[in-house]
Amino acid sequence: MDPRHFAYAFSVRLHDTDAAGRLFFGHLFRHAHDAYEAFMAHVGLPLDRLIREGEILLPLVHAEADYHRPLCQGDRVQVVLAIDEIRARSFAVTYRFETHDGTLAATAKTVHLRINRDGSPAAGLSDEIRDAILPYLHEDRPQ
Ligand SMILES: CC(C)(COP(=O)(O)OP(=O)(O)OC[C@H]1O[C@@H](n2cnc3c(N)ncnc32)[C@H](O)[C@@H]1OP(=O)(O)O)[C@@H](O)C(=O)NCCC(=O)NCCSC(=O)c1cc(O)c2ccccc2c1O
Repeated sequence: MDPRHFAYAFSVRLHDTDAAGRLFFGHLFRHAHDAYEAFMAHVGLPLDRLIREGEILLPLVHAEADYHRPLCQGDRVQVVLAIDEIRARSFAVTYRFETHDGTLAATAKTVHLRINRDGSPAAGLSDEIRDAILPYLHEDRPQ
């Protein structure tokens, strides 16, 4: 595993699937955000603390996904997460959803903007955020 990647594993549950037996498209974002939460905790920025303290709020301003192969109940999935871009006050995260045999099932990307308590965009990301995510900046997108 590339040290600039963070891995998160989950199994597709029955309630993740639609009437056709596939992971419903919207649920991909739930799993992407679960991976993101685990990543943020791993780099010392657990979302529960950020939200409780209220100083660092990072809502999503963009989310996208591509679906290459169906994921079905019981599939073991590894989400490979990397930081795609760090801007003045936002950063982009990419996610690669792989099955146990390495098949690429889906990719996703989210953009997180730092905002102030009043909801306005912050002047910039803090050094704490920048230092925590910089080791995972990967210019070759995992897609
Ligand atoms: C967030 C907003 C208040 C920003 O509004 P505003 O119009 O003032 O923004 P700007 O146009 O000036 O852009 C600022 C900045 O953002 C970049 N940006 C904006 N849109 C996009 C986009 N679609 N794609 C990419 N980038 C975008 C823009 O380029 C600028 O960046 P620069 O680097 O160039 O300066 C307003 O947009 C707003 O309120 N939006 C709604 C947000 C929302 O409701 N999101 C969905 C739910 S939030 C959520 O899921 C969530 C997840 C978390 O993980 C959290 C973690 C911690 C706390 C809270 C979380 C959270 O709420």
